[in-house]
Amino acid sequence: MTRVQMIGVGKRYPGRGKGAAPVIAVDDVSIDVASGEIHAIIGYSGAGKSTLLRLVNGLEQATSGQILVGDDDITALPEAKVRAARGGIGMIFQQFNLFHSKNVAKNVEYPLIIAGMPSAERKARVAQLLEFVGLADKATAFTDQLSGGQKQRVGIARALATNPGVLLADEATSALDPETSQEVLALLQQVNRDLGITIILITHEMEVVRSIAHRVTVMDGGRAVEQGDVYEVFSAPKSATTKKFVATALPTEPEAAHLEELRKRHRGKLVFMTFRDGDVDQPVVFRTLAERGVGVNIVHGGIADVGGRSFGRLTLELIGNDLQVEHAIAALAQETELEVLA
Ligand SMILES: Nc1ncnc2c1ncn2[C@@H]1O[C@H](COP(=O)(O)OP(=O)(O)OP(=O)(O)O)[C@@H](O)[C@H]1O
Repeated sequence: MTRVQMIGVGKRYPGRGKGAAPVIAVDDVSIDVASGEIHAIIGYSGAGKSTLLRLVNGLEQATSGQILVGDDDITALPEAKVRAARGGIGMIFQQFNLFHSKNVAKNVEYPLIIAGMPSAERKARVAQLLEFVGLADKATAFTDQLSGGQKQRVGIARALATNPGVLLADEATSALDPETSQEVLALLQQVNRDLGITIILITHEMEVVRSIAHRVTVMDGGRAVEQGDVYEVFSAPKSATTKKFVATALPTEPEAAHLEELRKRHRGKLVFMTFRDGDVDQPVVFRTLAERGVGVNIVHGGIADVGGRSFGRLTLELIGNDLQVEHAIAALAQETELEVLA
């Protein structure tokens, strides 16, 4: 169990070319990752995610701020000690970074050889790791005989070999199809739950964050623009970047052009509602409508799982006479936030 604290971390690269301004890749980022947490860092290309991850595992030096991995201050340790500290940090990559000339078992064994583990112990540990990731029958296969998902499983087994307290995942599922991605994410969840390993994952995919992260940091232009519990952040996004991510994976309010289309097909009054877990009670909403003799059509939106809780955005068509509909809207407004779509 390892806590990772990034405190006011910055990374500036010298500008490329004569007189070029320096590039501020990471700008005053603070993230406190609790031990045992899955923390996602999401952002578009160039947001500074990979740089931040390289600072955490000490592959690059921060230009400001402090990074603590457990008790190790990565930003203050001399190089030799950083290398030792890296033994407690596992890492997996988008392109898997396996040795093509070694078979699966040898790939997983490699970090154990570096760590100086005796041969018999190594063999037992490799067998145990391959069992854990579901590849016991692939020990002697070469990596080019494996599917993408299997390759990432080997990557995970190798990253876990030295019993790290924290696992860094750099776009670990971005090269995989959606179904395989979900399998690998489920394995990461198992790593977190069964082994108590803290996971920091960087991604540009909402799907990844939505399905396994506990907390999230949204990065843009090197800065952390929004942060918190996954459900809280995505059910009420504040920054423009977070709103854009939400729109890629969660139900939304219909856009103006779509709304016009909906109006042509639906003559009743259109209202928009957000359902947050534990906030608005769906049965109450539908009962309120039924009691007032108002019929309802769900015309847009839906319910999604975010961090294991449900979140919905629904556009409803209310059908009834004007007075009934008006009374129903007034009653609903007592219960929840509701917007009549003009
Ligand atoms: N070694 C370097 N020298 C100069 N600039 C760099 C270097 N590494 C990264 N940068 C710049 O820092 C910024 C952040 O890059 P970074 O790769 O961390 O972003 P990212 O969010 O991980 O994006 P991607 O997913 O595309 O890798 C970019 O503007 C990039 O061009």
